Amino acid sequence: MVMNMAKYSIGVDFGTQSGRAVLVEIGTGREVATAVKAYTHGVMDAYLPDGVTRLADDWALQHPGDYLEVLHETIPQLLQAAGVEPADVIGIGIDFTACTMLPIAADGTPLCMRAEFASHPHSYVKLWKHHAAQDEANRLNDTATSRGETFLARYGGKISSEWMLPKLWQILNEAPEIYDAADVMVEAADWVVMQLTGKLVRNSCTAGYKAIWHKRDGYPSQDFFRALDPRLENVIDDKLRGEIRPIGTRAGELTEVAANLIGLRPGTPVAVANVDAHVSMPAVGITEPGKLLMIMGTSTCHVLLGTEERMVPGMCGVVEDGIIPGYMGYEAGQSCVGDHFEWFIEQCVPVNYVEEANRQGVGIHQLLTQKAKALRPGESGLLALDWWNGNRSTLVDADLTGMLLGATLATKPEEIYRALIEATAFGTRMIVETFREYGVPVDEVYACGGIAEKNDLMMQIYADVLNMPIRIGASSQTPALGSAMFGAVAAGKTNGGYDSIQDAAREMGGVKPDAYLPQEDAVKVYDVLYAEYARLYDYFGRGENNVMKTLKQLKSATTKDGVPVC
Ligand SMILES: Nc1ncnc2c1ncn2[C@@H]1O[C@H](COP(=O)(O)OP(=O)(O)O)[C@@H](O)[C@H]1O
Ligand SMILES: O=C(CO)[C@@H](O)[C@@H](O)COP(=O)(O)O
Repeated sequence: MVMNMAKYSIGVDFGTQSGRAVLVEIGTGREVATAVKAYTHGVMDAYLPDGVTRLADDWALQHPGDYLEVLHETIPQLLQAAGVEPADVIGIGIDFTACTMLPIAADGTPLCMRAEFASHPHSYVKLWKHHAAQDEANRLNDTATSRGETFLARYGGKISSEWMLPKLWQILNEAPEIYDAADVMVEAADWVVMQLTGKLVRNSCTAGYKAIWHKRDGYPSQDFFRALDPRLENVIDDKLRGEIRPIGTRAGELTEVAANLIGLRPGTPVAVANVDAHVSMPAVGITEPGKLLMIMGTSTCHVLLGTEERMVPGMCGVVEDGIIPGYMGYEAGQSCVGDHFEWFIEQCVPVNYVEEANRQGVGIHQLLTQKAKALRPGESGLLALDWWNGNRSTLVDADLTGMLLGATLATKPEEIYRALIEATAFGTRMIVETFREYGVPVDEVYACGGIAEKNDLMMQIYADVLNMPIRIGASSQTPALGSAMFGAVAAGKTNGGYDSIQDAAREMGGVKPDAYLPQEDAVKVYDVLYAEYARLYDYFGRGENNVMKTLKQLKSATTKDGVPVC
């Protein structure tokens, strides 16, 4: 009888709309089985699950029960589909969107799961794209600037409203009863690991990028927090306490209860959690500086390694060991990429296009992409700013909004669709040029994530706009593969895994054989369009014309929770 000696690791990627799990063979990186579970409650941006509690503009919540469903459903499916025994799974790792945070009770129960708080918006998970803490972010940035806090430079000069402290402070300001009832506030990533291991272990990646924690300096001082708000003086001990462990280490082992629920063996090593973007880098095989990776889905994150700590305006952050141990990890991003196109297909596509897509048996994205492919660069006469969900990098301003220029009575949906794609590509070029200008080399570009897989036109446009080849990660589930690799590192070599993420990347990460190459004619036209984009970017984004903010203020003065005020 031939014995199957293969060993496996499981990675689970908790995205914006769904959780994706993969079972990966150690050594080869072969993805033996994949399972996807859409979140039952999706993204809650209008109502709570009670169906009556309305959410204000800029809110985006999730239900933590959905994360447990992902684990309970996908992991047994993986084992069954692959015919793999739980004993052959040597480790498990997870990654998450971030900062996606929630208040929990001392026993780990999310406050939204307690009956008395079920109709309280602040008791739920605040998703990364919850942008309603912009006031708190502005005040935090003003205080930090006036006090000359050195941490600001490591975050490109501004702390984003998407991150932990503005969100936590919003809870304190608007719902002190929830703030008080919370034992601690945690990243959803760490909460899921806690469900698996029974222990709260905070990961150094989210602490570093999203909660202003530094490997040597720790969190900002008590003085700073007191200056922000006297009630926050002890916020770290009160609400953010807990051991912070480096990525690439073990958080603990599966408890008996968790193991029974997900069909694995108790004692299986569980990796310290990671962020969906950062975890993808080794999965594409990148472990050295100069190679920018774009993780393209609902949003885009740009991650890059460097050897020195450079202060780059408007980047999300530079964190030592934040992505790969031994390097400075840089992150930048665009908060609206796939969401941009989703908005367009949901709100702006005429019925005859829907009928045509149905006749062809394709989705709207495919139909629009097909039609947009027939256009040459510049042919639409359109130019857009990609700020439909604010600007994450390089302006770090959630109050900026979208813009389309050049529309006429002849403008067609596919032209707008293409202009939106081009706008996101220009936004990426702005990020790349800013990195270079401030001394962080970008020599090669890679992409992964849902969009890199699904939209070849988009990838070609990015290659043309950047005038650089773009290589695509080999896996269709790159973050989940990265998490599985960290699971194998948590297991360690003696248990059949790896002793470092670099070792795992060498054997399990990689790219597809073909790259998207820039086309000379398109590059020339996009250089002209990009110059115009950059002028509009400064004009609308750096205070010369604050019309976007004026419009937003008028809107909020005439509506309350999205409802017109008579
Ligand atoms: N063919 C396509 N072209 C462009 N965008 C797409 C396409 N198909 C899906 N999208 C967008 O991709 C996003 C989902 O990306 P994905 O990477 O799958 O998930 P997540 O953001 O949860 O990690 C959605 O915003 C969706 O509108
Ligand atoms: O902000 C980060 C990572 O820092 C992401 O988690 C966030 O943009 C969400 O990513 P997705 O668009 O869901 O892939």
